[in-house]
Amino acid sequence: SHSFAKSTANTTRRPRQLSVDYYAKSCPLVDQLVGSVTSQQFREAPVSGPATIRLFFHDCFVEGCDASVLITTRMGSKLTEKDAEDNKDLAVEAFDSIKKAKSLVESKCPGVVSCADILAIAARDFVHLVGGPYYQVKKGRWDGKFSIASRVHSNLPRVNSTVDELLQLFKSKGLTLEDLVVLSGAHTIGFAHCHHFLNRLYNNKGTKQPDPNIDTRLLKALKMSCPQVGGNSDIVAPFDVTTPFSFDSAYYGNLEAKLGLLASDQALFLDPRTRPLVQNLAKDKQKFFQLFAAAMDKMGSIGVKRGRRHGEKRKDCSMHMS
Ligand code: HEM
Ligand SMILES: [Ca+2]
Ligand SMILES: [Ca+2]
Repeated sequence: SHSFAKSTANTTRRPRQLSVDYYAKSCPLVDQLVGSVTSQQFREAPVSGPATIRLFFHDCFVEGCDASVLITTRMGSKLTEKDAEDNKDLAVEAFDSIKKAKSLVESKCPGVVSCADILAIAARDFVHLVGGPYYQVKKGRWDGKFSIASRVHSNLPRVNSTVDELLQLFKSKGLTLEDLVVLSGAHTIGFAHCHHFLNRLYNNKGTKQPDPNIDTRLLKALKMSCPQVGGNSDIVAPFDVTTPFSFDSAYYGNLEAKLGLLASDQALFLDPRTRPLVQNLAKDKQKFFQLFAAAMDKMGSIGVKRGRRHGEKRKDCSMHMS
């Protein structure tokens, strides 16, 4: 019957189980250990917050949440994910945070906690440190044995992806339309380099005109920071022009006012399928926080590996074992 078919599909596709108390016996203080590093790192280098949240997203979307994004290319070997074009802007502070957390955890519980779990915990800590929700992180991920630069591009969204393409990509990861809108809310903090939105300012879709869906004052300001040619490639603009350093629902209100930075942000308001949710989240921060916590949990269980057949437990997060 229909319901039978549905339930078997569910059992075969159920992600390997993670649990909040996975390290209860082997490393009961893992959350506190990571927490002491993330809070110090946040005081010393606040950019670690947005950078680590983005690092977690880029890990989970490519080969699942398995710390594949942390592997560095060895001399004479093929490029790893970290060196793929789409990962060039991942800030070094994010990698530093994980490295420091891993070394503290290794000193107390050697060989026990995966880099993938440390990244998931650190991302949660930073969401909370920047003013977002606190939620329990389920653990039990193993680290991946592969990290291949050429696997990155097709598994990440592009700044000019259509809503259809975004929905399709998210669906391929087991995520819904709601997850797409809610997780994009991470852009309530952080910054983007000019090249990601330059076309919107000067030559939208080959028209030689700016994107009509940018507020004129924002357009003017962005053009000042980001000249069409010869600009400084280090210049960045805030995703959320109102509160770039705090985790709130201003991102969604901005979209209603044509203040989105990337085409993919603004598209969530322009598309009639996603607009109602944008409007709801704009006026309900509690709802945003609740849905964001749930969506991070869901994203954190993409492609999870368990056991030696498919995974490893690294000592140094940047190097495979053996
Ligand atoms: C939906 C499609 C998405 C696209 C096209 C996209 C694209 C981008 C781009 C181009 C940047 C700027 C990088 C730079 O110039 O340094 C960025 C930054 C960022 N992204 Fe996304 N992103 C998406 C979804 C997400 C999701 C789902 C998350 C996390 C849940 C996320 C978290 C972040 C954060 C926190 C930053 C700021 C990083 C920083 O300031 O260091 N993004 N994103
Ligand atoms: Ca990965
Ligand atoms: Ca904000």
